Amino acid sequence: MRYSRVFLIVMDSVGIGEQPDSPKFRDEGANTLGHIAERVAGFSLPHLQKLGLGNIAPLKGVPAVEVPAAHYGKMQEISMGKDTTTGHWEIMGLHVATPFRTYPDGFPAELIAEFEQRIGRKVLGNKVASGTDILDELGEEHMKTGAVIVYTSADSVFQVAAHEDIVPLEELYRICQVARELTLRDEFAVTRVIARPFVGEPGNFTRTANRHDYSVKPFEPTVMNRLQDAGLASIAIGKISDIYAEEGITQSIRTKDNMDGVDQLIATMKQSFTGLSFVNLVDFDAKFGHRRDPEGYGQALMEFDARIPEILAAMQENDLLVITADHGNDPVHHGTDHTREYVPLLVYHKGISAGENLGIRETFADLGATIADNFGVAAPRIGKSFLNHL
Ligand SMILES: O=P(O)(O)O[C@H]1O[C@H](CO)[C@@H](O)[C@H]1O
Ligand SMILES: [Mn+2]
Ligand SMILES: [Mn+2]
Repeated sequence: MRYSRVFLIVMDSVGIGEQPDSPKFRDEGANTLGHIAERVAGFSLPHLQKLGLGNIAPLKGVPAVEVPAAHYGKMQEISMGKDTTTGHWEIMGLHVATPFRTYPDGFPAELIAEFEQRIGRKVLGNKVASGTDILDELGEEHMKTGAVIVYTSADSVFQVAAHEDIVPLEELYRICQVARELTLRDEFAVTRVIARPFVGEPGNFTRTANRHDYSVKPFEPTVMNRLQDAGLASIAIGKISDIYAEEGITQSIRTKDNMDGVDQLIATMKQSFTGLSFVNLVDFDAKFGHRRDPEGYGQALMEFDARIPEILAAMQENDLLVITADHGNDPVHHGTDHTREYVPLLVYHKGISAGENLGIRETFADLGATIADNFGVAAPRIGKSFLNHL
């Protein structure tokens, strides 16, 4: 074992430019980081810059440095999807070759009818929508009638929105469990059911941190299962345990927002364990990427960047820190969905004199393969370890 602890940060949706296959996803020219850097006045990420972020791709305000403090590169997604689940599963060694089923025209009437009957409430919406737009459209009617709002997106998601005062949280979670059960059937297959509670008044609704995701289980063991089986820690922070449906996780820590995610990560750095601590910072995606808010996205990146020194200071001799992402979500791109992009890769440990270029990794799974290699557990089916470069 070269490193006794690996700290993995997924900056949700922080892509770094189009892949050769981006046009297939209607994402020609997408560049989450690149476009934010161009659009946001005074944009700079001094700490990520020192690690070598600007050496991966040209970024306005984040120039390349002569001697990067971390190893750097970018990773390509090979799976047939650009959603969170696909990206995270590929990172941990799974190749999602068949795209998850999506519902561009809403869910089948039979599914909705059975769902309504089981939950004892009617459904509003049942279409592709942005989660905030649909509250503006149907939130008031939901409050008047008690019918729940069901919507989907370009992803394989069955999302149920309800006001916390109209449908108590416990009931919403029960409703989502019904949806989960129904959508495990092949004919209605959905990767994730998501509870989307909100509060506020018509015209002024806000979603709360009580979101809850119910994912299907990964279709084969991930590197995290291997770690767990080997008696190593696999600590999940934020949405991680939802994304892997609690599989291969030894401890799960929920978070409220990005900064809480960083706090919880640093708290695990102060614990004594051997294995993985894995955090997802979802605000980049949920609060800014899908909302097509480059300014807010840029500020969130700068806020994260400002925490890097604290993270580095909490690192011990045998720790490895990896910063990456799961897909893009270019806030100046058409629509409100994710974008097919490379993701940045920064790998830091103490004692690096000059960061090495890890190149363009052929799959996100190179990271999972590296983690498996480091801990001496079975390698995933795909992915090449870059441990020998670290
Ligand atoms: O528009 P909102 O509700 O944020 O939804 C987004 O969040 C979902 C889950 O990440 C994505 O599939 C997309 O639909
Ligand atoms: Mn994501
Ligand atoms: Mn998203």
